[in-house]
Amino acid sequence: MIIAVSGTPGAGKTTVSRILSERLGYEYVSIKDFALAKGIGERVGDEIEIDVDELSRAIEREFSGKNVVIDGHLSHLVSADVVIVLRLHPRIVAERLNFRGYSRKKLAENVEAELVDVILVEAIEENENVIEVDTTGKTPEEVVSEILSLLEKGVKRRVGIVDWSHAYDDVVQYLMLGGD
Ligand SMILES: Nc1ncnc2c1ncn2[C@@H]1O[C@H](COP(=O)(O)OP(=O)(O)OP(=O)(O)O)[C@@H](O)[C@H]1O
Repeated sequence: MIIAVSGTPGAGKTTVSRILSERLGYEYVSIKDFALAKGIGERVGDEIEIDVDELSRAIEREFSGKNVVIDGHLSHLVSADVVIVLRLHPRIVAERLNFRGYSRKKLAENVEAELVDVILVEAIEENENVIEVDTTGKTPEEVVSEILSLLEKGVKRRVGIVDWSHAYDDVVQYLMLGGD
């Protein structure tokens, strides 16, 4: 089974994917490292541009029929048996990315994306089986236990569990709202 773990930067994808893969005995795959190893990603400045169709084909070739947890904010765009979308209150996204030293623009883009569900919407457009998990106030172990419990119960789709519209006032200071 291919489990993709996606979410806004800072939501905890890598932390959760590593624990999840250990608990399940699945291989852990960083989508960025995989893409670069296959010559799919191209470094443009400090960003990596990845052809998603090529990446999706390579993932299918390499992992079809295998048990893997694929970690990365593009993983919801490749075909997976289930996509886990990690959600995190936008204010905490801002705090984590601020701590990492993200530029004001990059921070605003990502806080905005979390606020309006960008990854979730993209995941639903690409995959039928999408499970959203709110990680706010939970330890990574608690998040993994929640994922495992949902998978064990056979839940294939659980979306629409968070609404960050009430968080707008909390994060408006970080937003650029289309300006520079
Ligand atoms: N549930 C959690 N509770 C508290 N801190 C967490 C939690 N999950 C992750 N963190 C911390 O938040 C930071 C970001 O986590 P992580 O690198 O796993 O996020 P990510 O979504 O993979 O980010 P990126 O997309 O940039 O790779 C790390 O410092 C990590 O230790």
